[in-house]
Amino acid sequence: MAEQELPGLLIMDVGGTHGVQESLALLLKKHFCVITMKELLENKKEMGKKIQSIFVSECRPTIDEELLESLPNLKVIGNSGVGVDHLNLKMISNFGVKVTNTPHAVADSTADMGMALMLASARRLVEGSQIAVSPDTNYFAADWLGVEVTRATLGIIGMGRIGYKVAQRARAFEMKILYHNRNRRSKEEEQAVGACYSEMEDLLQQSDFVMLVVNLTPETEKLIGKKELGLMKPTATLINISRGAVIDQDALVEALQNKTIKAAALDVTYPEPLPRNHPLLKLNNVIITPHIGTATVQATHMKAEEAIANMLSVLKCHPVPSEVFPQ
Ligand SMILES: O=C(O)C(=O)CO
Repeated sequence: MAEQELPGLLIMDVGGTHGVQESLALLLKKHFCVITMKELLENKKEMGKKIQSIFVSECRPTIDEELLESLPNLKVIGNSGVGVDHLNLKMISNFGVKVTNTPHAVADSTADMGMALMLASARRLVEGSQIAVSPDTNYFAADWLGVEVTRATLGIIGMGRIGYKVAQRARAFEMKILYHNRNRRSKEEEQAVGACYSEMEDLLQQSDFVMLVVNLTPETEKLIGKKELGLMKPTATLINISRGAVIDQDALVEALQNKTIKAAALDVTYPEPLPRNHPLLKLNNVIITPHIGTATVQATHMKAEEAIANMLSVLKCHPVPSEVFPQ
C-alpha cells in the first residue's frame, strides 16, 4: 500500500520512560501514516482529519477533550502498556473512541523487574555498588549482610498475568508463595506455581516480601496504608511494580523512618519522577527505579506489535484482542 493510503496515526509519546525510538517508529510506519504532535499542531485541520488512531504509553502529555475534538475521524487509542490510569476512559468513550492495551507484551519484563527489585533489596545491591566505587576501600562484606530470598515467604497482591509470572519465577527460588486477588485462581493454576490463596491480612502478616501487582483503580488507590504497613513484619520488604498511588506514600515514609517495615523497593511512585526533596529519596532503606518495568528492547517491540494488532482490529472492525472499558 502506498504511504498515503495508510491510516493516520498520531504518536503522543515522546520522552517519558518509554520514548518512541526510531525502530519503533519504523514498525508503526509499516502499518500507519505516522503523524507527530508537532505535525498535527502545524496543520491542525488537515492532519486532524487524517488521524484515525493514537499510539500512546504512560505518557506525560494528556489526551484531553480539546485534542479529541480536533480529531473527527479518530477511532482508537492504542495504549502501549497495560496500565491505562493516565487515560480518562469515560471521556474518551463519550467520543466513541475505543481504548486498547497490551497485557501480554508486558508480563515477562514486569515480572522480571519485580524479581530484580526483590533480589536487589534483599542483597543490598545498590548500597553494595555504592560502597564498591566509594573512596573508602576499608569495608567488609560482613558489615553488609543481606537476607536470602530463597525459601522466604512472598506475598503477591494481584494475581493477574504479571502476578502469576512472578509466582512462576519465585517458585524457582523455592519461595513459599501467598497471593491475594479479586478472583481466586483455579486449583490447577495454584498448584502449577505452588501458590496459596490468602486473605490480605494474613498475607501481610506472614510475608517476608510483599509485592504489589494490581492495576490502579478507585478500589486499589492507597490499598497499602498505615494499617496495612502496621500488619507487616518489621523484617519485611514492600515491592511495588504496579502504580505509585496504590501505596499511601506518606504512610510508607513514616513506616520506613520508624522501621515499621524493613525496606521498600519501588519501580513506581507518585508523582513520577518524585520531587528531588521528597523524603523517600533521603532514606537508605529504599530502592527507587524510574518506572522501568517494561523498559526492555523486547518488551518495547512486543508492546508496539500488540498495540498495532489492537488498533488495526478496531480499524478493520474485527474483534479487538485487548479492549479496555470504562469502569
Ligand atoms: O504497562 C504498564 O502499564 C507499565 O507500567 C509498564 O511498566
